[in-house]
Formats: sequence, C-alpha cells, structure tokens
Amino acid sequence: MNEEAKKQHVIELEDIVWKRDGKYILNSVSWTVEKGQHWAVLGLNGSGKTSLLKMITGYQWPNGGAVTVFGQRFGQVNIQELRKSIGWVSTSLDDRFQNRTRDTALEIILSGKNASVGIYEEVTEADIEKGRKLLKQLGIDHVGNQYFPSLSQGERRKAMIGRALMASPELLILDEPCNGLDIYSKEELLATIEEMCQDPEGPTLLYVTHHIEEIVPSVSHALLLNKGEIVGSGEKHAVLTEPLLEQTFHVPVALQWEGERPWVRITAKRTITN
Ligand SMILES: Nc1ncnc2c1ncn2[C@@H]1O[C@H](COP(=O)(O)OP(=O)(O)OP(=O)(O)O)[C@@H](O)[C@H]1O
Repeated sequence: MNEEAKKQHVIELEDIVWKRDGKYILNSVSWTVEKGQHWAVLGLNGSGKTSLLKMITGYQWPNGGAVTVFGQRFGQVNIQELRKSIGWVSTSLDDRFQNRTRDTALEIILSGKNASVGIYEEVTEADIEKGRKLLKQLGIDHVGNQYFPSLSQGERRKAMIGRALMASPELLILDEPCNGLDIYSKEELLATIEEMCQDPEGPTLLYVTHHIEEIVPSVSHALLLNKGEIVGSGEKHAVLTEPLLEQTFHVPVALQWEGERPWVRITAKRTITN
C-alpha cells in the first residue's frame, strides 16, 4: 500500500498484541478504519474494547504490532498533539465534571476548546458562537445557562459530547453513551448521533456499546471482539450476523433489521462456549 493511501486511514492497527500477567488481553488485532466510515465496537465485558481504545489514544502501548492514527505511526509522533484530534466521551468522564457546580452547560462545552480536562483560558466570541451552535445541534440550547450538575443525565451526556466536538476532533469515541438513559432520551441522543454522522465535515465515529439496537443507520461498519480477539470486522451487514453475534456474546440470538437498525433477542437459555 502506498503512503498516500495510508494517510486516508484514520486508524490502522497491525497485529497488535497486549499481554498482562501471562494473559492475552489483545491478540493479533489488525483493524483499519478509513475516512468516511463510522464503526460500532461490540464485545462482552472484559473482551478488550477499552484496551483497544487505549492503544488508539496512546494511553497503552502494545507488546507487539504497530499503531498508526491519522497516518502517524506511534513511536514517531507527539501523542499529546495527536490526542487533540481525538474526542473520547465516556460516563466515567461525566463523573469527573460533577463537581463543576459553577459551570453552565455552555461553559462545559467551551472548556473542550483545547481538548484538555483543564479549565479553558481564553474564550473568543467565535468560540461562544460555536458553543451555542453545538447546544442547538445537540438539542440542549434550552439548558445552556443551567449549571452542569443540575442537568438530567441525558442533557449531561449531550453536553459532554458537545464538549468533545468543541475541539473539532477528527475521531470521536463514544463509549456507551446511552448508559443510564431512559428509552426516550436514548432515542433522542441516537437521533443526534445519527445527524452528526451524516455531516460530511463531522468526525469519524467509534461507537462502543453492549446494545446492538443502538447502532444507528449511519454506522457503516462493526468490529466484534471476543476475549481480545477479532470475531468479525467490516461492513455491518456482513458482520452483524447471528453466528458472529453468538460467537461474540455467547448466547443464541435472533437478529432482525428494521429500517437499517439491527435488533436482537435471545432465543434460548443456552450458553454458547467458545
Ligand atoms: N492494566 C491491566 N492489567 C491487567 N489486566 C488488565 C489491565 N487492563 C485491562 N485488563 C484486563 O483485560 C481485560 C479486558 O479489559 P477491558 O477493560 O479492555 O474490557 P472491556 O471490553 O472494555 O470491558 P467492559 O465492557 O466491561 O468495559 C479484562 O479482563 C481486564 O481485567
């Protein structure tokens, strides 16, 4: 593959191995994410999803293999700089912001400007305009002036996504964003995510979830992990199949597509061992 083609890759993992205490946490993981694709990452608890995300963001180094993000190979790149182009939204981060009792939703979003957890320094008129646009885009402009801890879980989650988008990331990782949301708030958030994915200027999305029905139509690809190994990787219709989902989740499932969204139900109380 020539260098120009490689640059089109948002992520390229080549034969990643990560071992801890004699146990493979990631084993022979090769994965390519290209510009224009949006991915769902699925796997049971402990299957290696977070470990994989840590490799991509440089918080963890593999024992073997190569990590290349935005065409830049780790080991030859300033990771701190590169991280500014990656937004990572997870519920554990929400909690870290719970004590920001004097920051409004808008201020929390603005604090994402420099893609750091620290407090923002300079905020320009253009930043405020962008922050307000994000509030609107995320459907939370009515709570823009409300203090962050007083927001509902759904509003908080959207504000945190807004915060990540404030830095205009090239890659956005949403780690179980619908956790703890009721059915209405969940669908509302998914609609916002779908809209974001349709924006050609928007970031490449990695959507980590345990719930297959959260995979919105614009998510084009899926990665299935089982015990640190890839069970399936590629276009979602080829990967989200009953046999591969059974290998991933160790339960027999029936899969149905409805309006480009996959739904699964468990078909029997039988555990599939793998
Ligand atoms: N630093 C570490 N040292 C030892 N073991 C680790 C370390 N980090 C992760 N693990 C182990 O690696 C496995 C994969 O963990 P990981 O957090 O990547 O899973 P996950 O798919 O994100 O799970 P969940 O869905 O529960 O968040 C687990 O068994 C975990 O205990």
